Amino acid sequence: MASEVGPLHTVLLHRPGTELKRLTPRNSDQLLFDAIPWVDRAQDEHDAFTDLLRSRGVEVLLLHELLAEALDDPRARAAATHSGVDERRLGTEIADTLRSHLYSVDNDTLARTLIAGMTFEELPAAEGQSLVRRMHHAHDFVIDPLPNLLFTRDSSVWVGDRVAITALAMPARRRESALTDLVYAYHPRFSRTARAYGAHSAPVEGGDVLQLAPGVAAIGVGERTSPAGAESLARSMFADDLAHTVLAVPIAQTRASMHLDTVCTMVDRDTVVMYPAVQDTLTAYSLQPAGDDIKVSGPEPFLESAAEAMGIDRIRVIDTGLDPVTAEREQWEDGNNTLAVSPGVVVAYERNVETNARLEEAGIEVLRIRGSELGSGRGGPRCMSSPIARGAL
Ligand SMILES: NC(=O)NCCC[C@H](N)C(=O)O
Repeated sequence: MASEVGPLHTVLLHRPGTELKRLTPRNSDQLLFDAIPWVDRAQDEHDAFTDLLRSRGVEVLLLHELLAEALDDPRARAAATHSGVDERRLGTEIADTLRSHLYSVDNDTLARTLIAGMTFEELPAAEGQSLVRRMHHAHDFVIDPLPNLLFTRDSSVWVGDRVAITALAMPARRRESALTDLVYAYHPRFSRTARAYGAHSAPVEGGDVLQLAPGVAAIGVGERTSPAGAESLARSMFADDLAHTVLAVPIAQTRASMHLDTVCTMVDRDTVVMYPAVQDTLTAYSLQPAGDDIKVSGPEPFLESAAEAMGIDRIRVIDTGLDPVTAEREQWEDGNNTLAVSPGVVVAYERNVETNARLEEAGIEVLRIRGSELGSGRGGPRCMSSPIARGAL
């Protein structure tokens, strides 16, 4: 993948399932949702998103299906089971019961269980007494659910012809990359896929990584991606010859701007839609390879550094011209989180009426999707998609 806007050929999505039904007012903060989604409607909205992409000629791969297929490999089953059993929390006996249960189910059920999670009440009883079972509530989790797997963007990122499996910052999301890793390690379709980023553990989330142009990436550094994560990814991209410039972009460490793609996404070769409140203040450190080391310069204004690295005069910023309150509302509802299917054609949530109108006035084609339920996890079309292949620009 060398750009954000080249014709989208293949994308990885996750159709939300039972994991969303696990959300309650008591656990939603910890599970990073701002409301309790109406699950059937969220699935309808997601199906419409999938249909729209397919109608535009995009090959849509579904993570749950790939995971179930990858589990045909016994090594994948062993790794999957290992990733789902937290012996520290469960103790040896319940961990053994859970392991035996996971080994006994078919691939599809195993994939669903690892995603949807499991409660004590759902774990089949085993012989003997268990204090752990007695003292836990029947609805406590034996395996935590992964409602944020919906946001496939964050756990894997393609850079050039390589995939990087990221290290997610929030405890509620860490297991997501174990599942994505299994797909890329064991699904026959990806058996020849090379890795970027290696086994680094410093946090990087895909929502922070923007491929501005061939050889040029921007990495947001804030609530989710740390300076160490950004530097490690940059060094790995230089070592594999995937970039000549990486811009590390500080963003506010708040939920509203958890990733760079919540305030800025590319809608055309040289054009971004950006939250007006950050337009004049966003800066970037510029990283370049220097022999075996790196050269760090800046910070300089982000838009200027990006244009220079991309070899263009300037980046066109779509002037949403919104009053601060509307801009803040639409940014919170992922108005700036668009997914390009080709240069100048983007998918966006329909609810961000004003931002979408400005995009159209600027000549961008906006493909609207409903997202009232999907958006309750605070992510838009870009967050919900991990592009695997795009055509050249
Ligand atoms: N790229 C993105 O901005 N992803 C959105 C992730 C939302 C999820 N509820 C989270 O808090 O991590």
